[in-house]
Amino acid sequence: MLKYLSSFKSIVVIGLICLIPVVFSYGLSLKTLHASAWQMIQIKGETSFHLIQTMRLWNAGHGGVYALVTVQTPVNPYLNVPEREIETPSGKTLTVVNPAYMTRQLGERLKDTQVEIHLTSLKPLNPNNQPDSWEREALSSFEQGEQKRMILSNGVYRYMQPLKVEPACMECHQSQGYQVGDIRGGLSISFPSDDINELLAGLRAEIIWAHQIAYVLLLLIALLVQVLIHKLATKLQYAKSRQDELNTLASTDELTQLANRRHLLASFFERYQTVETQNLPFSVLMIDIDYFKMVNDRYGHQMGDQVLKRFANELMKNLRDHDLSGRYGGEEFMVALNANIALASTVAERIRQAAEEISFYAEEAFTISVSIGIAERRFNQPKGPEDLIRMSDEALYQAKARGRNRFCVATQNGSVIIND
Ligand SMILES: Nc1nc2c(ncn2[C@@H]2O[C@H](COP(=O)(O)OP(=O)(O)OP(=O)(O)O)[C@@H](O)[C@H]2O)c(=O)[nH]1
Repeated sequence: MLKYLSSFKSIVVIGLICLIPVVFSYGLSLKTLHASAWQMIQIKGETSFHLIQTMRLWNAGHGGVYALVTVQTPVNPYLNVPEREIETPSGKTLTVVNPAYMTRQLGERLKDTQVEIHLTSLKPLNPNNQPDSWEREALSSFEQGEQKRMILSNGVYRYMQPLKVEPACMECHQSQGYQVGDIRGGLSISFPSDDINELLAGLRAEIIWAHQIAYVLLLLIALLVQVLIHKLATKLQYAKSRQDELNTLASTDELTQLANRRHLLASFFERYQTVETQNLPFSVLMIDIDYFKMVNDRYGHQMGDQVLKRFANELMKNLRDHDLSGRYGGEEFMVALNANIALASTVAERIRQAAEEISFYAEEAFTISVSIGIAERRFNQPKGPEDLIRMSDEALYQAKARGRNRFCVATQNGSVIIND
């Protein structure tokens, strides 16, 4: 499998790409976890507050309740109500426990459970009910309309809500000018963060674990996809190169490696359309190796093949990339140029000279020559591409007839201009 993964670098890149969604999801999960934790704290605080507040209202609804005066429940010196203490017929002293006193007592009891409740106010009657700095700030904001406050401080979650005057409170506090709905203070509840932190740590560990597994799975899938893509790309590349090979084979002459007749003519007809539309000069050079049969007869067919190959090679050297060329048949070659008669004649002469300069050796040294016929579209005004080829072929015939190793140009009336 590894051979399909192009490089170590690509594996690293895939690894990093897979990391992006996993890290994103991990961050999102942690954010949701912390939001849920704060919601839990809020529910815990709200529930506790609601329970205490219900007890306080029960107490207020009874106008306070009497309890036996003991060391734990002394007479409340800050409570100024008639019959604050009463004697039972058996001689026991009872004292009024109002909601505030009851809340303080509940707070004392809860201390063992590490939960603390603190009744406080910005103007407390009892100096023990002074707010700390966080409570003071919360109380001030309650007066501005805030409904609750939470904080995690020194390993303790704190929750606070304002205490509003309820109709049940009015029986005792009407004389003090209290109004229903007034904020007279607040109740802060503190509970240790350990249990929630423990729960969070457990959930966090599970999230990490799940994301590690997700990352490994994602990485494996991505690597598998990469392998499949690589395999597919290799197959496509192979198919394409095979197709290119077949196209080249289908369009190339095996011996000379020039375009074969079919491909040459197809390109020629296409180019003819373009030059005709744009009315550009366009010349055809029909080239034939002179006395080629003699080469075959004297030096053998293989030598003949060598001659064709080397001439084709020289021909290519004397043409530009844009020029069309190919093997028209046997020892005949065709060239098409975007050139007028003058330029086409220069090229023909260059080719003629180049052919002359090739030296061959069989049993003896020998050279070859070529004859060339030229026809030009604007000059000869053919009826079409086939007609232009016919005209160049006729000029070639004339070049042969006039002694070979020369080029002839077709004229409009069919006769030829000869370069002597
Ligand atoms: N070696 C070899 N010979 C070929 C090939 N194709 C055609 N020929 C030969 O080329 C020769 C062409 O001879 P001719 O048509 O008589 O022309 P020529 O001998 O060149 O005479 P002119 O054209 O009149 O100068 C024939 O003998 C063909 O067999 C080829 O691919 N290889």
